[in-house]
Amino acid sequence: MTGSETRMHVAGASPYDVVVGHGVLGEVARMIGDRPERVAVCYPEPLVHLADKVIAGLDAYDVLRIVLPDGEVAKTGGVALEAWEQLGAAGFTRSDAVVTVGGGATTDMGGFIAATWLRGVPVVHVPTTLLAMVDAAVGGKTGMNTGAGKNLVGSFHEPAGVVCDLDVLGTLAEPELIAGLGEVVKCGFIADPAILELIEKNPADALEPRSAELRELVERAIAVKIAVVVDDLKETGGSGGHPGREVLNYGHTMAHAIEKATDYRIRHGEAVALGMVYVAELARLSGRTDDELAARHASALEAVGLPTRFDQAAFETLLATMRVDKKSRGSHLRFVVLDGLAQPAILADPSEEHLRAAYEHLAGVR
Ligand SMILES: NC(=O)c1ccc[n+]([C@@H]2O[C@H](COP(=O)([O-])OP(=O)(O)OC[C@H]3O[C@@H](n4cnc5c(N)ncnc54)[C@H](O)[C@@H]3O)[C@@H](O)[C@H]2O)c1
Ligand SMILES: O=C(O)C(=O)C[C@@H](O)[C@H](O)[C@H](O)COP(=O)(O)O
Ligand SMILES: [Zn+2]
Repeated sequence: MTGSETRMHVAGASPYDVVVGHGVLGEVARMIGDRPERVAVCYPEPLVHLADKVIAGLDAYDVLRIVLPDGEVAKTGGVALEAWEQLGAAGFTRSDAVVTVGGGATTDMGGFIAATWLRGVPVVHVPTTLLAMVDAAVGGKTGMNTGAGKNLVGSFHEPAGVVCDLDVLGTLAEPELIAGLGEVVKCGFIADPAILELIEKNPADALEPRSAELRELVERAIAVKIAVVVDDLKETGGSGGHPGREVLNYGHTMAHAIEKATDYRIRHGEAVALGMVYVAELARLSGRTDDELAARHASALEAVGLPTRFDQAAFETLLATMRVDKKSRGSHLRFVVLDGLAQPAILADPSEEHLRAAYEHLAGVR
């Protein structure tokens, strides 16, 4: 689908817009505005052609290119240090700005660089994967990994704007598109069942970058994310009895443990799919999710080619990583579960028997 752009507003102390459409890269300069003199564009080398397109619209600024490693390996302290040295050498001031062009690893790392340089300079995200459009670029979470696990260092730093040009998805490899659907399906389960209905009715169109269905899925998933972060930006708890931003972590407790156990060889969106199958079974065993809703997880995910079985790590290894998840409090493990479709809640301290049995289900041995 082509046609007009969709502008979604993120209200709050630092409001901004998320623009979705075809051929909308011209929005980047408008979002940067006329205050900055210098703009640092962060991107991984394989996406230089996309970075060049963005830079072509930035002739009003002195552009500094910061080339990051591609993928998850960008999210380290060493990479941050190198980028800070580049910004320092270029004399970057508080009125200058950062632009990220890439997938979620790039928006997380570029966002972190912007959040920490001079304690925070403006950043505009240009997400180029489905996953980064529907999730990573929106909401201000930035971060990097440490030896102990995923995203353990970071900050909340809201962007000045987000530009989702659906045209760029044309070059994205299908496995990456599928991985992005993991986060889209997550939004369906936690808040917007229409997402699940669209995918279940026509999974083939969800995998078609130019389809009207994919655009609708993108916009619906972004709307879910915006509603959550506007209510609870810093994950301190939602209003009106809603658990708050933690709901966006549905499936992520096990997902992050799987990513670490596989040395990040599995894509984040695939790990989220596996993590949702795991937590749906954990919630079923704990009497929170009914059989039908639990089974719907695997069927919806399999419809678009996402994995639903994982047995490549020892349960004890995964459990040890889950214990340092950010939702844990002291020795108390906490999971986001569903009490019903689109009814997220917290499950605290599940029994070790249930934790293990849910992994046996994920591994296909039970
Ligand atoms: N901050 C948040 O709220 C948030 C939310 C979800 C995920 N994340 C993070 O996002 C990361 C995963 O992001 P991802 O799935 O985008 O992976 P990624 O950033 O590693 O990108 C995947 C691959 O796609 C390539 N690519 C990107 N755009 C392309 C395009 N248009 N055409 C061709 N190739 C392209 C990249 O070069 C890379 O090799 C993880 O680190 C995850 O923790 C953060
Ligand atoms: O935005 C959020 O909040 C999320 O939890 C979105 C997740 O999809 C994303 O993977 C995020 O990076 C996870 O954050 P973390 O705090 O668990 O590291
Ligand atoms: Zn995620």
